[in-house]
Amino acid sequence: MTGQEIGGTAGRDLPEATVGRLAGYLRALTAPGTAASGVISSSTLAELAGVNAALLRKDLSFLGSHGTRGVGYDIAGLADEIRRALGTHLASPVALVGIGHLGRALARYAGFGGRGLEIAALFDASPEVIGTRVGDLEVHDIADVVPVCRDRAITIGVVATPEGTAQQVTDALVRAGVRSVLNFAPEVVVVPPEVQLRRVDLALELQILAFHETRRSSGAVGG
Ligand SMILES: NC(=O)c1ccc[n+]([C@@H]2O[C@H](COP(=O)([O-])OP(=O)(O)OC[C@H]3O[C@@H](n4cnc5c(N)ncnc54)[C@H](O)[C@@H]3O)[C@@H](O)[C@H]2O)c1
Repeated sequence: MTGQEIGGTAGRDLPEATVGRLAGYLRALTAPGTAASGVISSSTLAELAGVNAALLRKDLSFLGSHGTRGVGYDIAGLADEIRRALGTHLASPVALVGIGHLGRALARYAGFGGRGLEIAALFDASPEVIGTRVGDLEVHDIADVVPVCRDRAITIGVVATPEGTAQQVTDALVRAGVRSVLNFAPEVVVVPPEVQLRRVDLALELQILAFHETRRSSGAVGG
């Protein structure tokens, strides 16, 4: 999905890579140690976010935000601008499907609220799980995904069901009006062109790290 343009601010499209980095700047700006300090220089923010300062300035120029020379950026103001650009000033309701080990952990995670996301509905297919509660939310039958998601105006779905089920779960979410899907299942899922799909494959990421680790320990990488 690299290079794709997605909806941005002030009528401008934001490159997807910029959207990802803006989310990183917001996380750095709202971290407890940073948020209280009032202003921040571009070089400090770039360092906190792990990017170079020129790239940070380019990303922030999409917001029309240039800071004050010699002073830097007003932290609260910049955080608000990024939230508006990312649309996270409006809490986006999210449906979570598959309330097992991973789904429960995600449902209990308290950090989504500060990022403009609200887990608004939980779904599972198991009679042992349906009707149970995680925090304030009751787990619904996946068979009810359409009325529940429509009722709560849910447009983002997270799939945390076992391999082999993600396509049918995604199809059901799309029928329910979901336009963005995050899939944790290790399975290729196909969506209509108007639906955004992202995949988190922790095993793949770990395999990549293990590959580099193996090369390093076998001395194949110089320097
Ligand atoms: N647990 C992890 O650390 C982890 C890490 C990386 C990836 N994943 C992936 O995330 C997914 C979930 O993992 P888990 O460990 O939470 O599994 P789990 O077995 O603990 O939970 C899966 C849940 O999905 C429900 N489910 C099954 N089919 C369904 C359907 N058609 N509709 C709705 N719900 C359904 C089950 O009843 C169960 O409650 C898997 O695809 C797994 O590979 C898990």
